[in-house]
Amino acid sequence: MSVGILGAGAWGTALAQMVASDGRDVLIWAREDELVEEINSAHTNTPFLPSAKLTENVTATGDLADMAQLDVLLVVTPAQHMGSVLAAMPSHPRDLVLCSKGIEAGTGRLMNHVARDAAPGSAVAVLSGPTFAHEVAAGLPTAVTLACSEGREQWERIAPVVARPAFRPYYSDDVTGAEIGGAVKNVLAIACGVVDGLGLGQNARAALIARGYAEMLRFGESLGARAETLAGLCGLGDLVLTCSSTSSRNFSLGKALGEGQSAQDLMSDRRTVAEGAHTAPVLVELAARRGVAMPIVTAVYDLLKGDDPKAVVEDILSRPLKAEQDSGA
Ligand SMILES: NC(=O)C1=CN([C@@H]2O[C@H](COP(=O)(O)OP(=O)(O)OC[C@H]3O[C@@H](n4cnc5c(N)ncnc54)[C@H](O)[C@@H]3O)[C@@H](O)[C@H]2O)C=CC1
Ligand SMILES: O=C(CO)COP(=O)(O)O
Repeated sequence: MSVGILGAGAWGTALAQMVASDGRDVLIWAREDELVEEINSAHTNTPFLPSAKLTENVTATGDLADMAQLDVLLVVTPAQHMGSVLAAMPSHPRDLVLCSKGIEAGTGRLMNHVARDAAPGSAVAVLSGPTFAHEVAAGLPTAVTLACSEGREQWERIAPVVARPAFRPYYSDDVTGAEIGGAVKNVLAIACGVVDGLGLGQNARAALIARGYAEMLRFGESLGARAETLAGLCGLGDLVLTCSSTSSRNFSLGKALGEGQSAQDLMSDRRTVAEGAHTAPVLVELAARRGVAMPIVTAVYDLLKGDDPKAVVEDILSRPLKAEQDSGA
């Protein structure tokens, strides 16, 4: 099975290194010509994953036509660019494994819908879980959900492509659940960063993780995701990881907001992606349309619009008391 990676950011590069660790050749598509050159000559990716030294069986191309001929393509562009990059390919591999975490602004489409629309002949799977890129590139033990829209038969084809001694995929057929977990936790990680930046303490952070998880469940279930999926690696697992560490770009963005930096300054000139900032507005819109209460996600949206963090926290804390399992705001 020939394997390629679409996108040479931190995550695409780490996945390339992980897949190549059994000696197979991996082709990675980079958008930047100078990065294609750097990967092929120095076997490094200094802009996006400076800690990694790639093996020589990872090679790069800037030509999307080279990716069309492969058997399996791991799609790792930022969520907002997945549709345009897939649409620019002349044709598509049989299997697309979606590794980006987000919801498309404007259309409200989940990534699996974006991919199915752009590549109707391909089988789509979602790989998601608690996976900081630098740890995967370093070969540290990691486990993920691999949700296959075409069930066990597809799993038999693609699990061997990504399973390694230190990288353990778990089977699921709940593609929607696998996607919702990753998209929503990015927004919640911004909220946890804000709590950290404001110095509100670890009790508040734990409360936010638990109440944020309740929002993830409500929203996911409204779209047909299964609760058990969201309780797994791609939901709760990833939520705990990203809400606990400044290794998360989303958490770090929130922390800087909590410390008083302006959202506009933080978002302008960013080279790396903090997906939660792009997901928050579209998530607020989708939740409102479905009548799902998401007060924490809405608070993050307000902060990103420029509202004062202390005032936003005051609003959240002054809501009426209610039963813990009550699904309203
Ligand atoms: N970094 C990580 O630890 C993990 C990231 N992810 C997800 O992987 C996806 C990619 O993130 P990273 O690899 O971390 O990115 P990154 O932040 O390291 O790099 C930014 C990427 O965006 C690309 N880019 C910028 N403008 C673009 C455009 N107009 N069209 C296409 N591509 C463009 C750049 O070429 C670069 O590959 C995101 O959805 C992220 O949530 C998922 C798991 C772990
Ligand atoms: O998704 C991730 C870990 O699972 C990476 O999180 P950040 O995008 O916040 O860095």
